[in-house]
Amino acid sequence: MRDLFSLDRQFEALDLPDADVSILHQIEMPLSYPEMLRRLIDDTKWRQEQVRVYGKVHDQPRLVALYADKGKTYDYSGISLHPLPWTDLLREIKRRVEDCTDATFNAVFLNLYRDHNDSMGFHSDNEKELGKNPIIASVTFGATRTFVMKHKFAKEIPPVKIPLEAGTVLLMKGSTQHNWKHGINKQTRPCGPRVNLTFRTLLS
Ligand SMILES: O=C(O)CCC(=O)C(=O)O
Ligand SMILES: [Fe+2]
Repeated sequence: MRDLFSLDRQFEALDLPDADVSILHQIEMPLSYPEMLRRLIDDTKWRQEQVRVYGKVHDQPRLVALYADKGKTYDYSGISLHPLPWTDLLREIKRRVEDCTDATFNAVFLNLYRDHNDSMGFHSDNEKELGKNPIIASVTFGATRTFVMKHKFAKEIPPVKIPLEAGTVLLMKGSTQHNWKHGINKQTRPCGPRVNLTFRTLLS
C-alpha cells in the first residue's frame, strides 16, 4: 500500500505551457499556521517602501523585508535592499522548504499583505541577481489570496488563478520567469493579513 503520509508530501505539477510550476499543500512547520503567521508578523522588521508610478511617489501596497546570507544585496524595482541576518524561525522555515524542494536558498523575501487592499503588481522574478532560470519557493501563511499568472506572449492563454492557502508551497523553476508574469490583485472581499515568503538564491 502507498504511504498516504508521503503522498501528501509530493509536489503536484501544474499543467502550464512554457513553465515549471508545482504546488505542495500543508508543509509541516514547527508551530501551527496561525502561530507562524503571528510570529512572522510580530518578529519581522517590516519596511514600507515607496514606488514611483508615472513620476508620482506612492507607498507600496504591502510591507516587505529581506533576510539573506551576509554580503548579499538585492536591487528590486529600483530599490536596493540590504538584507538582515537570518532569524532562527526563518532559518527553520528555510530548512524545511529546502528539504521538500531539494533546492538550496540563500535569501528570503517577505511580503505582508495587511488586508484585502494590499497587492503586488504583475512582474517576473527576473532580476539579474537571480540568474537565468531561478528556482523560487513561495510559502504562505494567513489569508488565502489568489496568485494570478499571465503568459507574457501567448495572449490567447487566459490568466491562471491559483488560490494560495496557509501552508502552501508554490515552486517556480526553469523557464517560468521568462514566459509568465505573476501578481496578487487587491480584492473586494475583506480578509485578514497574509505573509508570503519567497526563498531565492542571490548570485551576487
Ligand atoms: O505574495 C505572493 O504570493 C507573491 C510574491 C511575489 O511574487 C514576490 O515576492 O516576488
Ligand atoms: Fe514574484
